[in-house]
Amino acid sequence: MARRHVRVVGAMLQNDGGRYLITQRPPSASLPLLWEFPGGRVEEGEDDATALAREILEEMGVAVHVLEQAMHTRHEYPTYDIDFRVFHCRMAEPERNIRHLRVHDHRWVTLEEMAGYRFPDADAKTLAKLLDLDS
Ligand SMILES: Nc1nc2c([nH]c(=O)n2[C@H]2C[C@H](O)[C@@H](COP(=O)(O)OP(=O)(O)OP(=O)(O)O)O2)c(=O)[nH]1
Repeated sequence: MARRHVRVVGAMLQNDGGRYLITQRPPSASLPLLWEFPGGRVEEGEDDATALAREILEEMGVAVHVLEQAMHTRHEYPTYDIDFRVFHCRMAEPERNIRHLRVHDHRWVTLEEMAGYRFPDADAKTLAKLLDLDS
């Protein structure tokens, strides 16, 4: 059978204090309880920015502004490949409006703190780029 190719978009969402939003995958999802950049799969016929704003609204009930692309990377998981694009984003409403609709938890973290969380393997390059931006 052909390998599955999944197109995924994620947010590098920075607040006014310079912290980044990371979210924890639900215990019942694939890659359970890992931390990630909020986002998800792009649906058929959908553009990246629309998909990212939709995913964040579905997951946390908040609107974001999707800005420029920060990163494009591919990763092979054992049973599927992901094509992962990360976009800079800003909140379009107050942080206190965030709800855990389809995320287990969320945190606003500094880059130093981010290193202490477990992310999926596909995120290694994005994390490296963030740390590089900081240096
Ligand atoms: N949103 C997001 N997804 C990521 C990141 N890193 C990474 O490998 N992924 C993977 C996990 C999933 O396989 C896919 C995101 O799709 P999704 O969040 O809609 O996943 P899903 O629960 O529908 O996936 P699945 O259980 O059906 O496999 O991309 C990341 O930083 N953010």
